Amino acid sequence: MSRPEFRHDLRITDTTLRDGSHAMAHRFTEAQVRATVRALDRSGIEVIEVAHGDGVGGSSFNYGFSAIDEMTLIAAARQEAVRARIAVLLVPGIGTAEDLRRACDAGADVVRVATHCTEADVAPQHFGVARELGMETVGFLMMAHRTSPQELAKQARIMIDAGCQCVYVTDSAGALLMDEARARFEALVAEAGEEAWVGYHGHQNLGLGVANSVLAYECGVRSIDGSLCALGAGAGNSPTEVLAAVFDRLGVDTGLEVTALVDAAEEVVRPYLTRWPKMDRNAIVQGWAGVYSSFLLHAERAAERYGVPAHRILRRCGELGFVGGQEDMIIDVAIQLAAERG
Ligand SMILES: CC[C@H](O)CC(=O)C(=O)O
Ligand SMILES: [Mn+2]
Repeated sequence: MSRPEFRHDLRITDTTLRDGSHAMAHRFTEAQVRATVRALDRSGIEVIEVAHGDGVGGSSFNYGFSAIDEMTLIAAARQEAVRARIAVLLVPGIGTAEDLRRACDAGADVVRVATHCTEADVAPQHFGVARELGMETVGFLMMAHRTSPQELAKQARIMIDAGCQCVYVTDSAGALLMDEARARFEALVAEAGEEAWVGYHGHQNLGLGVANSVLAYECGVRSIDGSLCALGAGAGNSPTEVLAAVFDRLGVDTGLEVTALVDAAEEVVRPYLTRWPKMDRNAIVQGWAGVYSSFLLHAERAAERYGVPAHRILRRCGELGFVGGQEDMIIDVAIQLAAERG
């Protein structure tokens, strides 16, 4: 499998309409999706990700129900995008091969198959289906702070051998300090060689998403994620409009129009935000304790229900080493903390 042609030195993928789904409690409307895709497409973004926050098939009791069926949103995005490719996320076990086929029929061009950073071996079947469908393939190694750079590179190799064309260091908890991030970028760039691109997906819980993106580029990473207004889980993702401005100042060709993106953030996304992701106590604790960013709203709801602070729930989730998929156990933690307090 060869790596695809990128139009510019650095490809920015915008995930406002997928990672942002967490912060929006999966309540995106079709009108919001259409307006956001139009604005992103005009600004030169190459890839726009659209899906439930937990990927296709995510709309459920465990992860939260979508207001609008994700296939409807993907089809709407496809209609609006003139130049951009439409991507979906798929977590094997949450989304199925059948979900992927439906997403492809609805107009998705790229699939990002996401697994925990030590479990790439659950992804090959989905890469296979994606290749049969003629889709571009990306692999997301989530919670990348939880394993060593060497182990992460071995997991990347599993994905590449299965047909993944771009493998990501996914800092789901926004926990990676700069040296830790650099070691992972270097390990994956060395492992991938000319066979696949390496990507980086950051969260702003410790305020390092943009800085780590610059570092990533310096290490040879050529695909980087952002969200307008940082709309994403936890303290949100690296803001796309900031990435565009920073890489422009660095003289790196991203093909993006900075003013169009700044306008899109301010005039299209900001008016519909139900919460503007920020580095508040809960999000900082997530970065500090290495907790999956998507746990934030779940912890806030459990906090309200059981009368214990969300930051204490999140911290305990970090101590217990929870990973994505264990959202239901946040309730157990809240009950336990309430009992300890009693
Ligand atoms: C599978 C959901 C998750 O939000 C994926 C992601 O963006 C991350 O791990 O950061
Ligand atoms: Mn994320």
